Amino acid sequence: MANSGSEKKLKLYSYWRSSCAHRVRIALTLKGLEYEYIPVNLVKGDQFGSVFRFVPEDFKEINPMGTVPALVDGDVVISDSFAIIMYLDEKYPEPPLLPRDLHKRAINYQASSIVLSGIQPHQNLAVIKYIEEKVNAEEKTAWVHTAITKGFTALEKLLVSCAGKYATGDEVCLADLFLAPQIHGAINRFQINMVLLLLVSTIVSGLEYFLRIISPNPWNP
Ligand SMILES: N[C@@H](CCC(=O)N[C@@H](CS)C(=O)NCC(=O)O)C(=O)O
Repeated sequence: MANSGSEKKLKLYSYWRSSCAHRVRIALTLKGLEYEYIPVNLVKGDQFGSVFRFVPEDFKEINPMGTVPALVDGDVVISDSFAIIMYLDEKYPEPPLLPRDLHKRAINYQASSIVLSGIQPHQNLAVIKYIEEKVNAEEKTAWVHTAITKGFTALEKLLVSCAGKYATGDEVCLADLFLAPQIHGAINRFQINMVLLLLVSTIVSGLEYFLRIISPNPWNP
């Protein structure tokens, strides 16, 4: 383990179905880091700090946004998957998550950002619950499908010229950490046919493979 010995163990606040937390779990696994897993049950409301079933303290003290993931490294508390992954990549540089080539690096940032801000917020639990309650279940499904389709149409254009075994070549990079859980969620949670949507089918098969190897059994706590 890259962080064994006298260093304090990292703590990850996570929910099994959270694609945002899943990105961080993949980064931790890739870097060979040991961590304590603290489940925050989003469906039961643990993120609001009112139900302390699993979370020992008020979760809003850890992340006032009330979302997972959150990482605790000694006195350092970070929430937001992108910030956490960048922190881990700088503290534990091997294997690097960003390519040396500046253009490929920018593509990694852009692909991650499409998932981070262009897709996931539209399918977030709080948002889809709101649409279901205020409008109806059909509108919720239509909304999620539209957001995922729009995002992956853009990703397809962005990645078509640089994809290899993985999104930006033959090495696992930052973009893959965002894409793999998003594709997995789109297929398994929202029943979207990604092979039709994502024409770069090598990416789909590469990422599915990658997901199985790197993060076994991601859909169970
Ligand atoms: N930009 C944040 C988004 C975090 C986020 O929205 N997490 C979702 C799970 S993927 C969540 O905790 N949702 C709780 C809720 O909607 O109440 C990140 O990447 O960490």
